[in-house]
Amino acid sequence: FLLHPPKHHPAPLRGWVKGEVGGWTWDDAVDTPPPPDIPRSSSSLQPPKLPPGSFRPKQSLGQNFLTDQNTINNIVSAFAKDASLPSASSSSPPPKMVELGPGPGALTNVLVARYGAPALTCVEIDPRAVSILRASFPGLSVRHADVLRVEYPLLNAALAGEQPLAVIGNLPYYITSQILFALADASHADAVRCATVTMQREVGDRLVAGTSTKDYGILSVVFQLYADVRMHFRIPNTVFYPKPKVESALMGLKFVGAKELRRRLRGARPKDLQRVVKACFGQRRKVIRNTLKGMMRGEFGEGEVTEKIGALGELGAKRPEELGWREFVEVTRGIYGVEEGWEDGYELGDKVWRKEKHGGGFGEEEEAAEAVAQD
Ligand SMILES: C[S@@+](CC[C@H](N)C(=O)[O-])C[C@H]1O[C@@H](n2cnc3c(N)ncnc32)[C@H](O)[C@@H]1O
Repeated sequence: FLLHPPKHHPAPLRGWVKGEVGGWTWDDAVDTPPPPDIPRSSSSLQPPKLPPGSFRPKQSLGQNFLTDQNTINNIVSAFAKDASLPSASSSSPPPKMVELGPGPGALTNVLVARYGAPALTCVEIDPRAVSILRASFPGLSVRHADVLRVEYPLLNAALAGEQPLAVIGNLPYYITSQILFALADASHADAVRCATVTMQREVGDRLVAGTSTKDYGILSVVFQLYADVRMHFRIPNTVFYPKPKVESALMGLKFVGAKELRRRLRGARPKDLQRVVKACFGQRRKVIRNTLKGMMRGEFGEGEVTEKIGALGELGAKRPEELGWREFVEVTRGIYGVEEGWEDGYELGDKVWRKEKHGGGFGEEEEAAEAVAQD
C-alpha cells in the first residue's frame, strides 16, 4: 500500500477544439488552451484528456465528464470525510473503495494518487473508458460491468475488505435512483459504509427534503431512515463536458448500518415498509388510510382491514408527505406486524429497494469470494 504512489497521467494529448455543430470536442492534432467555460486547474493534477480519434461522449450512458480539477479535488475531499479515510501520514489502511462509472478517470486519478491503486476498484460499462483506465493506472482493478449488477457483499468479500466499502462516483444520472436503492440493500448486509456521489440537484434536494415539502417523497423517507445524508455542495453544469442541461450536487450518504437500522425499524421488515411507502406515495394526494385500505384488500380479510385501519388512528388521516420515516415504520408495524424475536436481529433482505432483475454479481467475484472463504 503506497501512501505517495507515483502520479499517473494519461498519455499527453492535445486539447479542446470547437466542433462543427457547436460544443467542444477533443482533437489530438491541435494544441489549444481549454475553452473559456473549462477553468484551468490550480492543482498539479489535471483532468484526463480524452484519446485522439473517436471518443465521443455517449449521452445514452450519461457521460458528462468532469473537467475542472478544483471540483474534482473537492469531491475527493468530501469523500475522504464521509468515509473517514486516514490521512496520508496515518499508518492505518483505508477501507476498500469502489468508484462507480469512472469514465476516463477524472476522480480515479486523484484517488490513485492519494490512496494507491490497490485500495480502489472501478466499475465501468463503456469498454473505451475501461481501456483508457487500464492503460493509465497499472495495478488498478477495473471491472468492465454494469453497475446495476454489482452485488456489494460479494464484491467486498472478493476484495477481502475488512470494513464496509466506501463508494464514490460521478454517477450516470439516468440510473441514479437505481444505484442508490442497490446501496440501501447493500447496507442490510453492512457491505457499504458510505457513498459520496454526484447527482442531478433536484434528486439531491429530494434526499434531504423535510416533510410537507414538494420534494419530499420515497427517496427522502428511505435515505433519511437508512443514512445520514447531506448535500456537500452544488455543482454548476459548466464543469462538465459535455455540459448537461441540469445543475448537479455532491451528496454524502453515511449508512447507519444493519444494527442501527433494525433498531429504527423495531422489527418491521424492510419489504413491508417498501410496500407501504410505495403505495402511499403512489397516491400522494390521498390520506393514507384510503390508499392502504386498497393495498390491504388483496392481502387481508375485510374484518382485519377495518381493524388495522382503525388502529392507525390519527396517522391514517394524514397524507404521505406529512409522515417521517418513524411514522412510516409505525404504520408498517401496525399492518404487517413485526419479525418475531427482532431484538436478537433478523434478516433485512437482499432485494428490497432495488429491482428484482438487478444484481447477479460477476462470476469472477463469486469465485474469488469462494476462494477467500476457503482460505
Ligand atoms: C457522468 S459520467 C462520469 C465519468 C467520470 N467519473 C468523470 O467524472 O468524468 C458516468 C460514467 O458512468 C458510466 N456508466 C454509465 N452507465 C453505467 C452502468 N450501467 N454501469 C457502469 N458504468 C456506467 C459511463 O460510461 C460514464 O463513464
